[in-house]
Amino acid sequence: MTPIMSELPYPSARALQKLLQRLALTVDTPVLHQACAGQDGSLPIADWLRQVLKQCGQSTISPALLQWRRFDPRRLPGLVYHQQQWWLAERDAAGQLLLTDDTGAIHTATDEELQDARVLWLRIPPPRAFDSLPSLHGNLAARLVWQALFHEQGWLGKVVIATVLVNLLAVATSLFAMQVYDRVVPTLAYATLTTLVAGMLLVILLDWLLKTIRARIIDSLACAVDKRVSRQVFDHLLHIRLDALPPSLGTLAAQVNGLDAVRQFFSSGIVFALIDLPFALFFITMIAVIGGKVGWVYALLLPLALVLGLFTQWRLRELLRKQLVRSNERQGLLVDTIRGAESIRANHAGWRFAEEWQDLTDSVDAYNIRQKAISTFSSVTTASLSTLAYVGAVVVGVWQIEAGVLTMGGLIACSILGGRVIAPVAQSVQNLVQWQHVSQALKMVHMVLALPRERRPDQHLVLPDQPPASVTLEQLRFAYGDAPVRQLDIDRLDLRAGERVLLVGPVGCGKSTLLKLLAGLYRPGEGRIRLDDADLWEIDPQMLTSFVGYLPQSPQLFKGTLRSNLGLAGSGSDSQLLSLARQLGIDDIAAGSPQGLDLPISEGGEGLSGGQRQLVALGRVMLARPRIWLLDEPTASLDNDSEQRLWQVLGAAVQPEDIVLMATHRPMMAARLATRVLVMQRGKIIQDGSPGQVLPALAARSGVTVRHKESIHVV
Ligand SMILES: Nc1ncnc2c1ncn2[C@@H]1O[C@H](COP(=O)(O)OP(=O)(O)OP(=O)(O)O)[C@@H](O)[C@H]1O
Repeated sequence: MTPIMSELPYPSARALQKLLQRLALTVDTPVLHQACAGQDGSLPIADWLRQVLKQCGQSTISPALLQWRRFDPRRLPGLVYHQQQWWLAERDAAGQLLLTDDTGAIHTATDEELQDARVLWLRIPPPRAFDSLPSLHGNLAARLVWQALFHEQGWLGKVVIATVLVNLLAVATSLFAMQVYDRVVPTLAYATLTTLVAGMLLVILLDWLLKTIRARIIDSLACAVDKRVSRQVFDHLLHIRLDALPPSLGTLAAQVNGLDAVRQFFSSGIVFALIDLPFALFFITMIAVIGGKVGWVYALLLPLALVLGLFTQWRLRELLRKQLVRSNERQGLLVDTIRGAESIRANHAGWRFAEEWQDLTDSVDAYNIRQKAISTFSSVTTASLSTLAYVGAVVVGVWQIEAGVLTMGGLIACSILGGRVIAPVAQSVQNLVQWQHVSQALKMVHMVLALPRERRPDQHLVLPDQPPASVTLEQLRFAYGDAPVRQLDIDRLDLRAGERVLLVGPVGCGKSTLLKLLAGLYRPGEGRIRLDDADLWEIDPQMLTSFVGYLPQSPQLFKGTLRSNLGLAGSGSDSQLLSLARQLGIDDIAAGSPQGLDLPISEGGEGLSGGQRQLVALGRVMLARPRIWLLDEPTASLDNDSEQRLWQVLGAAVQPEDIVLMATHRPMMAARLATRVLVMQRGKIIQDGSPGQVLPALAARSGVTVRHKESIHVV
């Protein structure tokens, strides 16, 4: 192994103390100073710091030294070595990068300035929160929402108090009506009326205030929950094991979009209706107190509405689930159709897609009509029941008046209070429909959250101090999904520092799959991949990406500019970008546009040719300066001149100790760079040797006459 960063001095105890303070880790200051002073000066920085932290009682923290250009800035704070000294690096609330030196002086910096800096970062074991609950029992999405709700402090008490007060104030309105009818109207007591009206004005004002405050609290809660939940779901999406992704990505996107239903649920008035529902019982009690038997009429309404609600829920559940599945499929088809528009038109296959679309739309509509019919039946029935209850209450009220236990004002007060029972009950059917939407959406999001992550959240990850000098594959077996055949079956393969390996073999033999496994994108079903002594899947993904550079066979460009696509991970100063663009010939693309490197790129890289996209993607890998280069058909879309230039540029960019593995169907020019050739067939390595041994034999087997090395073209 080559020590890469041993030339850096150790950070001072003060700088370390500041970092630990920012991370809310408490250590004893004299112990820290003593530990810093007493350590062996020959240790690599990360080892030195590990020893220091151990002496301070923080043995679970793992330090790592990384290059800034491969560092995920969300992991700040950290210590940065820049301009010959250590700084505490952190971001302020506005996202500005702040560097603090030992004296406490604060400077601002940009990512670009720190391109060549090193960052010393402390990995703290993850807390045992949601992430550390790998159990898949229950609905993960619901659990996430629930936890997000209660992560926000103090709202519940305020909402409950506001709700209780709002409902108590509603009683005041009915009492006002009772007093007016019983006392003011018979005697025309205007003084009493004035007092009552003044009281009512106060009540109205209070009611308005409480409702506004309650709505604000719920709105900001909905916002916070949405932010937290969608961030966690998106984060999960970014870390799902790629080999576990479902085949239809459009459907997956639609499943994630189900979060919208959850947000709408919180931001609509349903939450208030739900909060108000228990108060129906309180109002029935009040009616019973004022109107005696009138209370029974409303008490009967509740169980009837409950039965109706349960019936609606039962009928809707399955229907909505099927509807959602079909509508997600429709969304998937839409995405596929737009993405594959060229192929669809070129093959005149539009009719096939149109038919499928129509089928899906028909079934979504059919479910929709049935769902509407059920909910309309329920809401109309509840409305009729409510009117019936009102009529019943008036009739019973008349008997009560006749019996002398109720006054006219009391009856009016009862009917006002009855309205407070009926409104939430009538509303509840609509709410149940909404709730079914939300619960189905949560199930869909749960399916996404249940997909396995590339690393377990509570996994203890290795942070190697130095880039690997070897890659070893042992008993490696891999199959896609439930495929009965293995796409990879390699007993052993060793790649050593300095090797330039060509990977050749027929179409579908497993070259890309092998590169993806080595890049840590797919996880082997059996066996291990080791970088030096560490298992690839035990290494912190950020460290892994700083060691391994991978160029996919079909590189993806994203909406933005040529510059943002080149420096996808934020790596690379302007001068580095320009020099790289010049070397690769990307500057020709920029030169053709007045915007230069700011040339806009549309979604999916539209606006660039296939070869240009490949060059830009290779530029990304070169900017990252990895130790292990995994290149999948880097020249597949290039003409001869561009290919020749690319191999030259690559030859110059690769460091002597780097390991390069290139899959190609055109080994002729790549052979100049290569020191070793691996031939694959049906997932196995069937030949392994120097280019001089393997390529001529391969060319002879495939019926190509070899005159010059350049004429070898393996098919
Ligand atoms: N996402 C996938 N799901 C299922 N099977 C797959 C998937 N990707 C590839 N395969 C199968 O795995 C096998 C190896 O594919 P791979 O892409 O690794 O081949 P390759 O050697 O790179 O081919 P090519 O030279 O065409 O790029 C093929 O049989 C292919 O059908």
